[in-house]
Amino acid sequence: MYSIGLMSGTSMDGIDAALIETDGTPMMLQSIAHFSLSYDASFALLLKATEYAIKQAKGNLRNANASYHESLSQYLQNTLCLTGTKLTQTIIQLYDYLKIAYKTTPIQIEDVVKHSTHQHALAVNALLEKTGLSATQIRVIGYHGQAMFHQPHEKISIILGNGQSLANQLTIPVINDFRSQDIATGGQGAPFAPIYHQALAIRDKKIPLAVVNCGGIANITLINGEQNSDLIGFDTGPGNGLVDSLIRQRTAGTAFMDKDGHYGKKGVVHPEVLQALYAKSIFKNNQNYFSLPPPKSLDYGDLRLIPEVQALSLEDAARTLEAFTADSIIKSVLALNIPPPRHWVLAGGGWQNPVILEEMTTRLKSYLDKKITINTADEVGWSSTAMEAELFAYLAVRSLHKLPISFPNTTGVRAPSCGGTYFPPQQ
Ligand SMILES: Nc1ncnc2c1ncn2[C@@H]1O[C@H](COP(=O)(O)OP(=O)(O)OP(=O)(O)O)[C@@H](O)[C@H]1O
Ligand SMILES: CC(=O)N[C@H]1[C@@H]2OC[C@@H](O2)[C@@H](O)[C@@H]1O[C@H](C)C(=O)O
Repeated sequence: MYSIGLMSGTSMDGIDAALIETDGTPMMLQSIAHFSLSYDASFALLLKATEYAIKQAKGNLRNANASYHESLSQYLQNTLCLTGTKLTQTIIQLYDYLKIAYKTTPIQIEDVVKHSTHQHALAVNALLEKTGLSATQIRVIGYHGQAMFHQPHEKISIILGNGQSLANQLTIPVINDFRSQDIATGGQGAPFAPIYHQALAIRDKKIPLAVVNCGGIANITLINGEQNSDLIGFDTGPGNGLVDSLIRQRTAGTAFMDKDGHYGKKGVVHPEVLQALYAKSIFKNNQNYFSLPPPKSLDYGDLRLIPEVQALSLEDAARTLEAFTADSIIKSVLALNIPPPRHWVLAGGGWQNPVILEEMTTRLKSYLDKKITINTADEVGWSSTAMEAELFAYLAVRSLHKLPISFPNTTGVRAPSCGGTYFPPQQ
């Protein structure tokens, strides 16, 4: 059957929509097409501010909503250092973007959800147009939604998006809310990619294999066989999240990534700052994330730009953070004390930063032996950009068939677990 997956990841740069044909197993799994919708700068800023508001309210949506306008202003002041007229102008511009009357109507999180859901509908329509398919030919849409706050030890994972509204707008059944059931039964609620990475590896006879997704956060799948129990998966640490925050901050929000490694290329790694990043940048439930064994998962808000990074030039700070991404991915595998994989496949937008890619290949070859192979997903015939969207298309079909999507060694869930909530279109 045809299934469309929609992913709007932690870097909040846009939506990936992917069409696959599958029965939810590696036996029938075919990537067909992909469409990326980039957010306007205003909407990307609104999403970041919403994330900030929800974090300030510790995941309590009602409280976050009550103080949303204030949080928006605080976010712009604290994170982008905007003040005075520039601050007011930016706030008015964000209200205007959502067509809300600045003077009379306080902005609500629901306004952002509504716009986000509609953007996802636009992404699906663009994909349908590109493929020449009609809505009636699509059996289901797997809709991840926009992750905002993920603290599974408190059983909270807030992912915004209105599944029913999306189903109605597109007249296609939608499945969303993939992570709740896993968290309710003892899991981290992430990562879910392992079952899809394994399906690709089985189909293309690539086992054993490591697949690393690098987005805002980085996660790894180690695949040692064809059984569910042959999978290990966890979030390793930052993908591009820290370097994105650095750039956003130092450019007062005018840029939000180190495009093509522009800054990092001109910088050098400061080893003492790299050490400080391991010691201080990520704490989960008051514990240093890097000392925790898997299963484990991260929230974007867990990533902290430490003062030692702030003291560096932009070029050196970017380079050191880019090295940290690569180094922490590799060290997290070495810490498992199992024979490291020989074949590595790299997926996700993060590898489009050539400095991260170079740090990864150099460090992998120096930590492990020189015989390992490292390829981008595109090089092995998979799609680096579409992979996570394809994952949710695949999970939606597995959810329809009541097949498990998460496992004890990937999320820590007590037993293999299904998930997702089904929304048939309503008039
Ligand atoms: N040309 C480029 N140069 C540098 N970095 C890039 C480039 N293209 C993409 N990126 C990085 O990739 C990130 C987006 O990757 P991706 O879309 O895979 O992340 P995501 O899906 O939002 O995050 P996650 O996987 O954590 O949910 C951007 O935030 C940016 O840092
Ligand atoms: C809570 C959440 O949305 N987590 C994301 C995030 O982005 C990367 C990493 O952290 C991964 O654990 C997960 O997404 C992918 C799609 C996953 O579930 O595999």
